[in-house]
Amino acid sequence: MNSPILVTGASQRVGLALALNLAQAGHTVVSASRSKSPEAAHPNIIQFQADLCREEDRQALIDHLKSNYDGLRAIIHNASLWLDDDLANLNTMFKLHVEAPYHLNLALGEQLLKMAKADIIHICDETSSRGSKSHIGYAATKAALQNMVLSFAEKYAPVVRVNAILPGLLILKEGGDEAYRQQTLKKALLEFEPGAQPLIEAVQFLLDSQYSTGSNVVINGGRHLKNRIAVD
Ligand SMILES: NC(=O)C1=CN([C@@H]2O[C@H](COP(=O)(O)OP(=O)(O)OC[C@H]3O[C@@H](n4cnc5c(N)ncnc54)[C@H](OP(=O)(O)O)[C@@H]3O)[C@@H](O)[C@H]2O)C=CC1
Ligand SMILES: Nc1nc2c(c(=O)[nH]1)N=C([C@H](O)[C@@H](O)CO)CN2
Repeated sequence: MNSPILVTGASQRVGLALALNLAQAGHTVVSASRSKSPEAAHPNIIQFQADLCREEDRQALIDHLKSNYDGLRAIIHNASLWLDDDLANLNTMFKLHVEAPYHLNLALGEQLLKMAKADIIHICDETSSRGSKSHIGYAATKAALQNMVLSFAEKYAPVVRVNAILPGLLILKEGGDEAYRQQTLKKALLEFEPGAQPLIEAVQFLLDSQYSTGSNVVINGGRHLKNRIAVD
């Protein structure tokens, strides 16, 4: 059965590393981003250009997947924008973090349900459950993305497992200053910048898992324990 893994937002950084890892493991990967990446040139990766904030682009992706493949092994909703707080940015992040996964999960359910086992993985953020005063809209839309794991896990059980991955720091933005870097590293118990590997490992765990659905996999370096008020 020719059943790819759809990875959204795989033209750079974490998503690109994930797509290459899955392709090198033998999976067919359909990568959906606004831009194509020369670094994603791999025989197992099909790059599909789509702005997932646009309904017509999402529908073209859905039509492509339905007409070219027998089923769908997994959907990994990684596409994201980490935008500052204003109404226009909130609307954009809602479209990308909430509307797009909602639309794709509903429209591609039939492709997933053809499989013996399939997975949907929502890449959220550890701020989904605690908020972020500097990125209110980002955290809120990621919280909605995390909440949808619960609904889709129930809707598509038992064939399709639906889980969230909640990263803390993975890869800092290019061009940040050293002071911000040090400040960010010190927010976790494990004070280093891990790169894409923790997310790749979490995805592999979920793809192999037989008994996880409606759950969260936290990969945050112990950030939730740093600087807490000890009660003992
Ligand atoms: N980096 C980190 O430290 C952390 C990351 N995360 C989460 O992990 C995931 C990966 O992070 P990271 O690699 O840093 O993310 P980036 O912001 O570097 O990349 C996001 C990806 O999403 C794609 N994308 C953005 N807008 C759209 C759109 N409208 N339509 C389709 N694709 C789009 C981009 O491709 P293009 O521009 O070509 O469309 C890009 O490939 C994200 O979900 C992020 O929220 C969570 C916590 C920490
Ligand atoms: N789509 C993105 N989401 C996030 C990014 C990013 O670069 N793109 N970066 C972060 C930060 O690294 C944060 O975890 C630490 O400051 C969060 N989300």
